[in-house]
Amino acid sequence: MTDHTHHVHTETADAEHARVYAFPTATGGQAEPTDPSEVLEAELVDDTTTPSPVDQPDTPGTEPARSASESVAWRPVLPTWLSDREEFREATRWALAYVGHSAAYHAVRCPVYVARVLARVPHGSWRLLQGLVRWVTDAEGRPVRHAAARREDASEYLKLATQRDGRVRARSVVACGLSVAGVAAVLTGHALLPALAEWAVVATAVAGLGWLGAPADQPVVSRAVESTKAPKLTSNIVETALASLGISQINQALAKGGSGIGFPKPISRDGKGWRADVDLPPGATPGDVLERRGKLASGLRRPVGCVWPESDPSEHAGRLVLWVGDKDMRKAKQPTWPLRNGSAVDLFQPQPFGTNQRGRWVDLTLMFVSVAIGSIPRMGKTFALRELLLIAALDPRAELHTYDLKGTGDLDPLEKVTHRHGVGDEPEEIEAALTDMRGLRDELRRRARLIRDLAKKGQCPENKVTPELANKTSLGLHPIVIGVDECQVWFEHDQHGDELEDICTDLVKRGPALGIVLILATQRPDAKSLPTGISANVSTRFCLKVQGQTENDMVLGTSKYKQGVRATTFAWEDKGIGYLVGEGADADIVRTVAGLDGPTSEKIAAHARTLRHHAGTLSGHAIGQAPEPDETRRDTLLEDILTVVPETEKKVWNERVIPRLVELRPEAYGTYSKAEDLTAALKRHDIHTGQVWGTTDDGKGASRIGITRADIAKTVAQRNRRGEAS
Ligand SMILES: Nc1ncnc2c1ncn2[C@@H]1O[C@H](COP(=O)(O)OP(=O)(O)OP(=O)(O)O)[C@@H](O)[C@H]1O
Repeated sequence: MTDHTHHVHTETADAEHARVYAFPTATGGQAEPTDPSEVLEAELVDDTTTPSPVDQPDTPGTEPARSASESVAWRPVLPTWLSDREEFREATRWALAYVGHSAAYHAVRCPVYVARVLARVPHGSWRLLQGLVRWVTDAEGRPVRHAAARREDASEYLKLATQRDGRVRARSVVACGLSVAGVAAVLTGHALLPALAEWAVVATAVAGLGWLGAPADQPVVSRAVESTKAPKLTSNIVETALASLGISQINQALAKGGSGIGFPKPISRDGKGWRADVDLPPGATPGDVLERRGKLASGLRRPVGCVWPESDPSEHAGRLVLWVGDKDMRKAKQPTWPLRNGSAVDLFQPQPFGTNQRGRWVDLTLMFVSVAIGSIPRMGKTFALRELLLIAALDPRAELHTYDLKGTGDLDPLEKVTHRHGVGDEPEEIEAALTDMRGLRDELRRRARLIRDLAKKGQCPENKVTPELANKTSLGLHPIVIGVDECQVWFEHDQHGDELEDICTDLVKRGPALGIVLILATQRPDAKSLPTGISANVSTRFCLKVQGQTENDMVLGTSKYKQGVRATTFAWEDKGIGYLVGEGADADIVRTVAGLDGPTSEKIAAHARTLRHHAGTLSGHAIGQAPEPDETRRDTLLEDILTVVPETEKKVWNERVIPRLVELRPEAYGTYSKAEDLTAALKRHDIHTGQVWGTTDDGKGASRIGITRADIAKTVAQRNRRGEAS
């Protein structure tokens, strides 16, 4: 290192940011620094004779020591089709189907093959004879001899002619010998061999002659299986496709003299497709490519459903993983859903929810989660929700509450097993659902208290429901799964929207640990239909096609669009295909179980009913039990307050109202203990509490949270007027 360099390093050593880089101008020259200090600093680093201070020289030993375990990636000993049971089964099934199909195909066509062979025997015999004559007469040397004759090269011609005469003589002897041997073999064979063997020899000879007589483009045997092998993915194809996207950084990198695109791993087979890991040039992100999935597919000359670009956040922000399937994901045959036969499941264990692009099952554990499903209409939301509810139905312990607010009966197959069932958005349906949800919130509180008590006794170390606790019927901690299709109907309800939102937010936040799973599906994922308190707290998200970034992030979580998880890239035909994002897990592209329509769901639900019948867990709607009459009681909080607070009391503290309410209706207000409970309940009716002056029992004046009776009377009067008008 020169002194000068050393100087540069000392000048810059204490201030890393003092490095100045000369960027090219639009004209291709260097940008002119205008500030004198910039000139000085630019001089400090613009020394082409010295190594760039940015990159450290590759001196051995300066690299931080990396253990072998860090720098080595183990490649699997066995190929996936041998090590993965599902893939092995799939491969065996394919091989057997292939052999079976080919055998049947050729067996049926046998007579045609025989006729073809016989028809071609004369031509085959003629060809054989021709070949023999050409061999004996040394026909292959003829053009050379003719050329020598044309050149009038006497010595060369003489040499070739002599050679030919010798060959013809020798080959004639061999041919005669073979003919004699052939005739002798035929006669001996005829005398010695059994008739069957004779026929076999004749058939083989005839088949040989027929095969010889077949034109090259018309083989005797037709193909049983047309190979639809997808073209191999190569780096050239990937580069061409990426170059067609119109992304400037990629175009610059691929232009002459550009840095090119990096392929950190060889392009290889991955499941039923090819996988290419691509390092995009600086500045380009997988998101840019994802947005142009259609163009990328065009560049790769493949259907859009085969082309699945993804980001790889475990590497760096410029790493693109491009998976190109052999078949369109939406047309590819899905392996049989393991739960289709209706066997019992354990909700505490992962259950197959859908298949990924590679055709492998992606599991979902329903316990300890809350789920949001969103998409534009007709993409497969209801199918996804119904599938999850069917999975829940197959665990006989799980209590189901199913609400189909669209009212088309999509969840009716579950009627056989569900505890509470609601269809449509009529007022009485909403009232009944509200009562059920209030009951579930009370159940949530009961469970929280119970878990706290059990934890104190050391019986619940994780402070959440465990399979053991769920199995103890005396505790009543069995899984409760609530599925709501078109949940926006609840949250947008002018009268009960806020209360239902409060209850659902509570269930989404606290439910999972207490064994209560809420699954909400909506076709309009915006702040009103999927309130922020809920969308921010659900732990599992499934997003089928949506139109924009806002809806995408509303369902999948904040910043997911920026991170390249974009359900906007799905096509209209991608029914049932969506991004599945679990808690702390990477996003998976998943196709829900295809063919799980109404009748199939009915069959599975029937199995589930049998399981429940044996376990003795059929309850509520499934056995025709209507909710208890008091369960469907209308919310009469305001009227009840007017009853317990006489007109003479203009303003009164909450803590005074609560005991009177509890006394009036313990079943409805028994859970109110603090002033805030009444404040929250009144908020649902758009009535606010405030500081109220009053006197304590020992006669002292104090200001505490309380109500103004006139506010409540006014709201009740308005409500009554509205009721009369309607
Ligand atoms: N996994 C799948 N594979 C193939 N097709 C599917 C899949 N899932 C759903 N579909 C198809 O998508 C269509 C729409 O499904 P679904 O009724 O669930 O949509 P939706 O989003 O709930 O619609 P809406 O918003 O109108 O309620 C159905 O006709 C169904 O056959």
